[in-house]
Amino acid sequence: MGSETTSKLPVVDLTKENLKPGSSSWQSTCNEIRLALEEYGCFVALYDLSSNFRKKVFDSLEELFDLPQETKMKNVNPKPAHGYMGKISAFPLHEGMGIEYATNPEECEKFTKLMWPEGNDQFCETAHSYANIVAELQQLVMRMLFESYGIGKRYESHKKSTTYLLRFLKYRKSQTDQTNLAFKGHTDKSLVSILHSNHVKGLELRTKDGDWIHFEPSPNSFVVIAGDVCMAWSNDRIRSCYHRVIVDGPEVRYALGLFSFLTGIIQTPEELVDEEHPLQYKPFDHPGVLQFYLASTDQNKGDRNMMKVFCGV
Ligand SMILES: O=C(O)CCC(=O)C(=O)O
Ligand SMILES: [Fe+2]
Repeated sequence: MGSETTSKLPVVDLTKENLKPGSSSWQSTCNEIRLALEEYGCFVALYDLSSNFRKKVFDSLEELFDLPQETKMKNVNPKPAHGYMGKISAFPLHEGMGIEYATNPEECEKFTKLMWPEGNDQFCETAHSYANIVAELQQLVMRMLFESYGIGKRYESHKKSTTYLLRFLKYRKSQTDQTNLAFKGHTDKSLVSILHSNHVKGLELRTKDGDWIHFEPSPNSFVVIAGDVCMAWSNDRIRSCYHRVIVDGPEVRYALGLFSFLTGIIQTPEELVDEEHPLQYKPFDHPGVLQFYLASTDQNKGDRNMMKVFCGV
């Protein structure tokens, strides 16, 4: 395995006011996104989030995780890494909860009611707004990626089949002064994932060469990560990015992940298949990927290209 590196993640500025579809800066940003995903499987997107709203988001996270354990455990979802995760003996520092279909206001209401039967409008509104703001970022990224591949006309139907899982993540400060693996290395089973955290460092992303890049959080930075489904959809042009979380400081790390999924049959667009890139994957569906992952008893299932086994040609 490679060592630490001083290399940095590619940064793509998506705050630009002049990011008008069709303009020259639009076109060059589309290409930046494609190149970053092809080379790293991830990039840092700069995206506007007001400091007021950001404060509300992280205050809400703290309030949520301060609830009693038995309340948090009511967040049940049979899909892998969708519901409450906590007190896992191998990773005692990590705790996570999720709202499936979080861009839908009723789903945020359902979750809020489960956590606070007496109601918590502020939490509900904040979670729902956050999911929608970051879903818009995901849609911008995917639209630009489609355009960069010359398949912009396919984007609208792709967008219609996208759903979002919002996860709230907490990493307790480590008990010793040794480094602590808080979230084991893995690739996501999503289409793409968008991560955002408070100021506490911890997320590390592995390059093609096996070096680990440490992400430096900032208020307007979002890490966009290609998942296994993006890799298969793109016919291996984009590699899913292997990442992990290590916390070794005295502070609590709070983060949010917006994970996108696709409904229906997923097929590599024919435009992405040619002599240089022969078809690598048969058509598949996203729930099937999750079920296959869940059913696998392979100890290292997170470490290998599961998509090849699941639906490789
Ligand atoms: O906490 C993070 O930044 C990453 C979490 C993660 O990789 C995941 O939930 O899949
Ligand atoms: Fe992940």
